[in-house]
Amino acid sequence: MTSKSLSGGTIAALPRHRLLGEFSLWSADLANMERDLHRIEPYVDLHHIDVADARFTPGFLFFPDFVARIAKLTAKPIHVHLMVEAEIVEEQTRQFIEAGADLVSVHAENGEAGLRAVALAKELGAEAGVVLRLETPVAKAEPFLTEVAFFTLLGTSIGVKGQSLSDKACDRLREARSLMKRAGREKDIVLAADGGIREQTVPLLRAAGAETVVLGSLAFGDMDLPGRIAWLHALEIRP
Ligand SMILES: O=C(CO)[C@@H](O)[C@H](O)COP(=O)(O)O
Repeated sequence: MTSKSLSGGTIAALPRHRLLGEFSLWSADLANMERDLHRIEPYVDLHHIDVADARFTPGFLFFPDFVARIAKLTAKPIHVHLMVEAEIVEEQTRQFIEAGADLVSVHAENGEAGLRAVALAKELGAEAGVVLRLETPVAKAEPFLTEVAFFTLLGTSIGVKGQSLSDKACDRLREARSLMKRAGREKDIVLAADGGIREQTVPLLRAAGAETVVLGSLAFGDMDLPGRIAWLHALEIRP
């Protein structure tokens, strides 16, 4: 596989006329990561790498060396989702960008430290995003919206895979889109849905305004990956 070369404008270069597929490497076969990366490479719009500190989240996930290795094996952009406490979010942002992340998303719940991490990501030549836990009011993301290129809403409890989508998820996406509009950033920010991504939920999330979905078992568990991605790309564009 080719080595990737980093360049700015990663998010602006993503197609906006169809739903994007962001592949969560947590859901790959961890014992066969290189094989899985090779299999998904043609279909990936973004790689999604979860980072969890076992304090902000129930569990512990991934680290900079992992990102550095993945960056050598793919030409596709790497999105790191930092699910960590405020006191380490800036340092973690630096470490993951140095390792090869193109886009780092921090939690709005990190407050001022999260805003400083966003500024740092941009200073270091990467792009920045904001994420909300399912239970956090959507308005909490407002101070980030002038600064970020990506806005992710969790549709399940944080840091646990295999869950069903919350009933609140679609309304929250609609609210997020109105906030983006109010901030004058609707066209500049990609709106993402993470968690509970299933065959029956993707069309609902799409209709509610999601422009990308974080694919876990829906992609890695599908024997017909080209067919699954063709299905994803053919879904109606948001009205
Ligand atoms: O963080 C998450 C879910 O919250 C994703 O990154 C997981 O990878 C999703 O896995 P599935 O539940 O879709 O299998």
